[in-house]
Amino acid sequence: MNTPLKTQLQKQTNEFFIRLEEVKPLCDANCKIKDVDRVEHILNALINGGTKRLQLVSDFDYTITKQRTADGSPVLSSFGIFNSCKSLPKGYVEETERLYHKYRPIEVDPHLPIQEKTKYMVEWWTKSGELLVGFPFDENEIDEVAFKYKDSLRDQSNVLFHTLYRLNIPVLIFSAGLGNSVISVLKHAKVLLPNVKVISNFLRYRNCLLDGFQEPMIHTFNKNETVLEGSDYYELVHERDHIIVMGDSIGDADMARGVPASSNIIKIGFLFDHVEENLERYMNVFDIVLIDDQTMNVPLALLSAIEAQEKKNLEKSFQFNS
Ligand SMILES: Nc1ccn([C@@H]2O[C@H](COP(=O)(O)O)[C@@H](O)[C@H]2O)c(=O)n1
Ligand SMILES: [Mg+2]
Repeated sequence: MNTPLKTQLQKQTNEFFIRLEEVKPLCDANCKIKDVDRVEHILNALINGGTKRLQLVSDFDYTITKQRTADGSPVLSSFGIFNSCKSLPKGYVEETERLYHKYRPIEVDPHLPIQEKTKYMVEWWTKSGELLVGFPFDENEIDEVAFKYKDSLRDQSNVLFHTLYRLNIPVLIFSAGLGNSVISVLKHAKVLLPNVKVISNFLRYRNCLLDGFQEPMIHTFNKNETVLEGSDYYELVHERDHIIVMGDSIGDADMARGVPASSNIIKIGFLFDHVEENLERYMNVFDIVLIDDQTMNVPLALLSAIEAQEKKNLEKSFQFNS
């Protein structure tokens, strides 16, 4: 059955069918939705599926963390946290910066096809790993820097993570950044809960010296659920076909690739830079685009709608059985 017809039928038969206008943060002026019917349909599928079918997949840098702070203080990326560690050799920091200025423009170039970009991204991450070889490093340094940035998470992040934990919903944080920094920030922010799994690039050591990154390399354009295949986490989530995806880069919209085609996926994109230039592209790949929204209000509103309906269903079945 085609989607609008199915939605129409649900609207007629399901007294709890929710309209997008009933979800307050989705009505804000900075919330852009290209296809309201489609989002309404997916949201209702998520609501009817309940928490047991749900998982959340999110990027870290500038998605879990803010893109802009109220007082203008900077938010460091996970690589930025590492690069601020005092004991790193000067040559390493200089060369890393050189690579950033060479490859970052390619990563965000709106005119270059993804296939072409991917070649350069593999080159960037490979060279970054090669620079990280042969010197000692104490990971407590990451912890010290990360502690200073523990408040850089979006407003309401703490509530979001604790709600997901309470509802037993697995959270996958997919980061092409540095996993050691991601873990450290989440830990200091007190949201590294047992339902949270981080897939990212982690430091490797050999004979007590740094030895690049652990495999597999996660870069901007290969972060998707296909890299989970065969892992314990895949076993945990592969039947959870209702997914909330959150990201701040175009490539993040693809993070749920690898899940069954029948899945219901709602993609939330946080847009901050060059809004006018990027809005259309973001609206083409994300179902909901939030412009300069530094909160977790939208994912929280979706979760509340899902939880509220689940409660009603439980009460109904309790009344029916008693
Ligand atoms: N050596 C590197 C490699 C990449 N980056 C940037 O990190 C970003 C990580 O992305 P996530 O949003 O997935 O966390 C990536 O977009 C690169 O721009 C870097 O800073 N240094
Ligand atoms: Mg990001």
